[in-house]
Amino acid sequence: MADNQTNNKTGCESERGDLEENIEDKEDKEGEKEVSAASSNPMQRSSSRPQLDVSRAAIQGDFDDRNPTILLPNQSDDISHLALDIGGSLIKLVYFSRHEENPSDNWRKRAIKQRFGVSNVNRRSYPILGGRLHFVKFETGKLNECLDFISSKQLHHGGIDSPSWNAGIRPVENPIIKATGGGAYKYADVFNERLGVSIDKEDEMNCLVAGANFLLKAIRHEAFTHMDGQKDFVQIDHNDLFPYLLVNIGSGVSMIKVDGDGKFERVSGTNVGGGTYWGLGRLLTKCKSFDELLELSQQGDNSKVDMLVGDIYGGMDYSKIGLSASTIASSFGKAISETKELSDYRPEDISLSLLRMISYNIGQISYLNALWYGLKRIFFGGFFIRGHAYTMDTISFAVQFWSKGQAQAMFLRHEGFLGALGAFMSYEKHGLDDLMAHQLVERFPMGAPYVGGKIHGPPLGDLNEKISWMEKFLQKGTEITAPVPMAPPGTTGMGGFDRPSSKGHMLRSDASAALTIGVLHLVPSLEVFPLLADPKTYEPNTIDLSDRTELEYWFTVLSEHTPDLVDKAVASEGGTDDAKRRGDAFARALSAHLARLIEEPAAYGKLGLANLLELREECLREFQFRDAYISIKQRENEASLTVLPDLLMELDSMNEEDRLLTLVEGVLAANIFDWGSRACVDLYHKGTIIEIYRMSRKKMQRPWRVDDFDKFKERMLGCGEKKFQPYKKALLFVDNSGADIILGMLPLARELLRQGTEVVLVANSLPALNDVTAYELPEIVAEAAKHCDILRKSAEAGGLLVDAMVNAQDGLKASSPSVPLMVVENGCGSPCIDFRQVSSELAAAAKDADLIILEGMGRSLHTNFNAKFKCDALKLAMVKNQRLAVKLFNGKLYDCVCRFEPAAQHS
Ligand SMILES: CC(C)(COP(=O)(O)O)[C@@H](O)C(=O)NCCC(=O)O
Ligand SMILES: [Mn+2]
Repeated sequence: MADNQTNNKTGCESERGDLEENIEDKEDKEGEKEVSAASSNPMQRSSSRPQLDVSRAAIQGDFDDRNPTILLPNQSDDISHLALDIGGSLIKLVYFSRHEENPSDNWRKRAIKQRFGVSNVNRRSYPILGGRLHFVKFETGKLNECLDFISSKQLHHGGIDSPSWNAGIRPVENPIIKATGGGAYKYADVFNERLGVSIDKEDEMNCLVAGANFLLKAIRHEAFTHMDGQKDFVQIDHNDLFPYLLVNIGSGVSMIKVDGDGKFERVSGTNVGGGTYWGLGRLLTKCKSFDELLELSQQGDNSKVDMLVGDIYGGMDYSKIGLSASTIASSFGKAISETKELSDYRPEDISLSLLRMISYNIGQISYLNALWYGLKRIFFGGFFIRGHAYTMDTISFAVQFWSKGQAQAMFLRHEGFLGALGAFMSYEKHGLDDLMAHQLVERFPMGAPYVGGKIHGPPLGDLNEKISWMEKFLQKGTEITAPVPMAPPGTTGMGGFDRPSSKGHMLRSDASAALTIGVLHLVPSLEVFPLLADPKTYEPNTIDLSDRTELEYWFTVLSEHTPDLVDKAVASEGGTDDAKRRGDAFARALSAHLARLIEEPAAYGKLGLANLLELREECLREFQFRDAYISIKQRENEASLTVLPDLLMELDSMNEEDRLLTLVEGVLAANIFDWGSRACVDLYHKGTIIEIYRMSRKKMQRPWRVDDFDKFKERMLGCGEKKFQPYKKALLFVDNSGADIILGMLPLARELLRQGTEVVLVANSLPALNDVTAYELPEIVAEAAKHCDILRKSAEAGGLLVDAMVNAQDGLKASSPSVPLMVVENGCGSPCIDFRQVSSELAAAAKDADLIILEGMGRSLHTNFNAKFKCDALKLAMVKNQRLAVKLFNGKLYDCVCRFEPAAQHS
């Protein structure tokens, strides 16, 4: 054991990390005492400094990594992965589950590491493992449900997926979990009795601020404005976040001036808050729950209860002081009427009047505080809001009205989880406190459309349970209760929602407007693409889905494609009964997501076409479809490889200029093999792969719809006397399998290699439609290399040809070194690419690249059509969707795009 520890120290020698400090702590006598005392009596443990058990710690991966992942097999999870905020009405839980690690690093990755080194992914000295951050809430009145949930997932012992749990290591006897809120005091004994855990109480204000700071810095589109029913996401500049006013609306209201991390002051508050609404509301309406009261307000008309300016001014505005006739002059003012009793008022109207009174009051006091302290921004959080449109609109109206438009109210998607997140952040050494937005990916699992912003019951376990739930839900509709997530009222089943339509109402019903919070996937190895000209202003999506007709069009496209996709997916898994069941469940889950998003496009955050296309792939993965197009991809690869030798011969017989044009034409023509496009799939019935390829090539008449070929040719081959150095390194973002890669992009790559340009083929990490993956590429390159010396030598130089290296003839080895051809994964599993989140190996490979080529509709039209880069960029695509062609350049189906953009000047 001691030997291992010494080894690890050597492995991390360059950095004196916390891990080492802990090793020393363990060697230190004082430390030893602390550890043993802690295990017998956890209350004596220093709460601020949990201990890591580093025995048998092992570096995962190469020892020469600068930031290797460190596995702690004996870490006994006293560094809990669970934190709670136990409030008066709700318990909020934040917990972390680790990704399953795949320790086997394949040879392609090793070659990349050797060439590019390991990127400096984590600035911290103790890299965190990838994982997921989950957000769950329960009613405080149903504490037992919450305890069952924790127990069923063993969250107090680090989760059932924790290494120690899997290794059958006995968990610590009395783990400590961080909690905030009054319930941390009130229910400490219950937690101890039921789960054997000790609650470590964290200060509530501290937690709220830590949670808000984390969200505003680490989650892109966390904050949004809400005016007149319109939700707009706001991009917060991390460097310009402070100071701000945080208004947390729980039972009561706290107003906190936040000046930095851990720097804050509670400057004000009001006792008229969520508890007031619920308390008064319950007395006045006899509602049984907060949500029921809120739901009632949906059908309310507050003018029946409130005295409006118009009531006083005979239906007129009081325009001189800016009050319209519909402004509330006096909340509940009409109830002074002596002729009416409580029973004469509709509970719906009372609920809305109460809601508006309280929201308005909070908005007004908040603004006055912001004014007093000179704060530009006000963020509202707390579960009183619940993504409720009237509440947010009323608060926004108050802030807008009193500030005369100078200040704006902003809301937070994770509104209710600030405290719990803050408590979670208070654990030391989990390393999550300095996470960046690009390391987090939010995913919306199957239950998201149903659960929405609602409280849900115990979790679903494995895939089979998930599928059963989908099936049962369809059969019984809303009757389904525990052990499945509770469905929001008013839903009938998959894809069929019978709640009142939003049409005709100014604001959507609460059930559809509620915010859905996904699971935050932590991928510490994701980075911002270093060649983006301006990451701050970069927007991947080209098409704006906030245009309703555009949104509806793309929803229809996706819905219509689903049956065919299900067929392919089921066939790819052998067409078994199990695969059919999963296919069915996938179709339902996808249509539920689509139905939810068409109701409330911002339900999952800012929505772009790339998100929709990725959601579909994620949904397939959720039901364990590994690669729906696998056999199509293989068939097309084989067919294309048979014509490659002839194509290469034809190319080699041409002069440089003709060859370059033929190569670019070839890329555009072969991009027709796109199984995500309805038009193309219809076309495939009309001929063989090779026939379609030839037909497509024949139709490549210039000028193309966007035609910068001459500019590209000039840069590549020069013009007259004007000559340029060949590019040093090109990143080729490849798209589809088959002809696209083999007859299109590989020959282009070969031309660059011939010119002495190092080439990196960048491909998807995970399958998406018929896109080629980084995993599949080496084999394809190896096959192609059999027909071509240039490819063979470069692939060998790039460490791509493992078998070839073994079999290579001696003569080949002795020949002059070639520029390398490499393959890197992009970190995506989507037909599009978001350059704010790419793999660290791509980021490393990009460092000295001076050309990028983006190929295909997903990567260069749906996304990145307008993106600017620090190096030259060539965007090549065939437009396989008529509407997109019209929208982008008034073009038509099968138009081609060849856009060449020299490096952005201002980079
Ligand atoms: C998903 C795709 C972007 C893939 O295109 P690619 O990137 O392979 O060129 C494309 O197939 C697409 O936009 N399909 C939906 C539109 C349609 O069926 O017309
Ligand atoms: Mn594709």
